[in-house]
Amino acid sequence: MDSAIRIRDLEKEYGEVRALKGVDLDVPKGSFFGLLGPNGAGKTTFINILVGLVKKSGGTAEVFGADVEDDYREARDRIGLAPQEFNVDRFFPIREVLEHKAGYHGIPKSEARDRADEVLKRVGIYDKRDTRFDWLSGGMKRRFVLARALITEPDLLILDEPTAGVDVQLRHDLWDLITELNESGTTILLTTHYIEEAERLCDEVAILDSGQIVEVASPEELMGRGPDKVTISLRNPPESAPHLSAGRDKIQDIELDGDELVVTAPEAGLLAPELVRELDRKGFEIVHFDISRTSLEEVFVEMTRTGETTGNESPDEDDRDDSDLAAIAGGDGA
Ligand SMILES: Nc1ncnc2c1ncn2[C@@H]1O[C@H](COP(=O)(O)OP(=O)(O)OP(=O)(O)O)[C@@H](O)[C@H]1O
Repeated sequence: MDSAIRIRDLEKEYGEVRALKGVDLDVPKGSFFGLLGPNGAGKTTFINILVGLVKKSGGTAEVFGADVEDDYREARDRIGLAPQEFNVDRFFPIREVLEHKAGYHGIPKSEARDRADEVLKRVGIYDKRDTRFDWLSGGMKRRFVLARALITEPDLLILDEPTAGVDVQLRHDLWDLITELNESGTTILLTTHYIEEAERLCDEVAILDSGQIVEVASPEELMGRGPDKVTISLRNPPESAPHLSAGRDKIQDIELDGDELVVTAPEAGLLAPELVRELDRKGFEIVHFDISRTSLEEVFVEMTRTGETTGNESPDEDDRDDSDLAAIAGGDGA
């Protein structure tokens, strides 16, 4: 497989905290890949290692075959990062910020202006080109960090919580935009706490918990593993859930909630006709009927339930490289 990201035995320790504990991962070229995990799982650390903001403690990390430390420049030039936290030079008009960043990546001045205009149009804030970052609304700031990630026409776009705190309209705009980018060949690595976002967009997800990958699969595959629910509304509900012999071995739970009978079972859709026939035989009148699949969110919660992670919230100490956020603000990084 051709990998955009190839990770082997990746380790990161921050003093006593083992943020990554021997991670192996391949992100295929051209894929839309989700990195999911509860707070403190190690997602940002993982991303920061890829973009050179954090030094790994062990293992290897390559982006399109370039080692993120030994071939830093090459790796970095192929990545566009839209980070979770805004780290933008606040005092310059945003078009200039983009031009500086283009310059940092070796794009000639004559071309930098055109590119800046193009990405500002693409994310829908061209009319704000002469405004400084501070004066943009929260949603415009999100659009801007995406524009900044796109200025180098990256082959790998890393989006760390791209839709955190944005309204529904913008979320949909951003989804459309990143889907288009993916369709035109850009590999996308997305971290998000909106599991629905990953379910909708990603063709594969990795679940990271307490610094370890616990699963890599497509959202479809993961959802297929959870049980489904059949909800049957009855006109004449009984006092308590009736005993059902249909699919007895498969049914995990039967619950009566008002006039709704909820049956939980794997592949419950296959069981549904039998359930309906049996209820009919027993004299129940069925008014409404619905089958719902387990959501990715339910599977995710189940998989990470025991992972109390490291118990850390925000880090106190900062263990970043010298070329960290300050450098990014000046043109490097993101
Ligand atoms: N600079 C740092 N110094 C010390 N510990 C850190 C540092 N950065 C992260 N950690 C710790 O490493 C672990 C992983 O943190 P990380 O920020 O990578 O997780 P995350 O999955 O991105 O979390 P979230 O979803 O909350 O953003 C946590 O225990 C965190 O406290």
